[in-house]
Amino acid sequence: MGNLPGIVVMGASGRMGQMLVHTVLQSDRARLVGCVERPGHPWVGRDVGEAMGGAHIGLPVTDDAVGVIAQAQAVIDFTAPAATVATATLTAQARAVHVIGTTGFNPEELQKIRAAARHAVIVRAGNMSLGVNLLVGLTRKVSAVLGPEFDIEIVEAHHRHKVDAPSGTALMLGEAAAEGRGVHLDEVAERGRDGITGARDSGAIGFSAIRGGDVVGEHDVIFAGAGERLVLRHIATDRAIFARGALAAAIWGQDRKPGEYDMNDVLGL
Ligand SMILES: NC(=O)C1=CN([C@@H]2O[C@H](COP(=O)(O)OP(=O)(O)OC[C@H]3O[C@@H](n4cnc5c(N)ncnc54)[C@H](O)[C@@H]3O)[C@@H](O)[C@H]2O)C=CC1
Ligand SMILES: O=C(O)C1=N[C@H](C(=O)O)C[C@H](O)C1
Repeated sequence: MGNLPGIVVMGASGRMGQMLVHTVLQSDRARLVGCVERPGHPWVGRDVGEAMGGAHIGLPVTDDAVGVIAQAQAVIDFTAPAATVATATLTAQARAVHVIGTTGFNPEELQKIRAAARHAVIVRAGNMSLGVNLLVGLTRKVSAVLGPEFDIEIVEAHHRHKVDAPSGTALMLGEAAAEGRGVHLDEVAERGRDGITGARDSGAIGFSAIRGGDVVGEHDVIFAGAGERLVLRHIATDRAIFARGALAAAIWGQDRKPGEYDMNDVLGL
């Protein structure tokens, strides 16, 4: 038991945090050594099992990230961009694997994560599920085969609490579509259409975001041509798919060389 990698879950009270706590507790390949919440959060100081509405497990939620990360082999982090950037510095100092599921980073934040990856293993992906990572490869392939006479549109739907758009997954799919065409996404992305937008640019990759209710996560990549339309779709119905992927990444990352990896590396895609 002592040889199993010790995992810290950041943002333990969150939608993903709670799913991660369950997933690590149920695993026979890892042990839960810490649960972190932001200072002032009502869960801080409470037993995590009880806070989640279950039995006492003897592990209090803490806001002392430094203290618990020092005892961990991996940190799984589905929180918010600023929090994740701060955690990247701590995991780099502790030489722990940092699995980052957080989305919505700006370029400066991504640069800081890249810098931290010089000292520790970071696995970062906007979507940790097997299905979406397969879909990314399919999107790249279809985009490479179909010419610019097929318009690419990415439509995503998420629950009402999601704060970033387009989703991290939509951006992964957009990047794959752009790679397939040999262009940079930044140069062709069309986001947030409203009003008299003018006709669609040939070669554009469009994004639309739907927010509502409790949708876990749905993504369509539409290739719309004259007289036919191809739609690649992933529907997530259970957040467990993301948590399983994240735990697999934490275990995979043990004893790897420092660097920034993604789920293609973990899944061998
Ligand atoms: N890559 C993937 O497969 C997936 C990524 N996500 C991403 O994960 C992130 C979180 O999503 P949800 O769980 O739905 O959000 P949430 O809002 O339910 O949970 C976030 C948690 O992080 C905590 N937090 C914020 N700052 C913190 C800090 N400094 N230290 C410790 N905890 C802190 C919050 O208190 C909250 O409990 C989002 O960016 C979302 O897009 C979500 C699902 C799958
Ligand atoms: O916030 C979410 O919930 C999700 N976020 C990720 C994203 O931004 O793509 C992954 C998944 O779709 C759920």
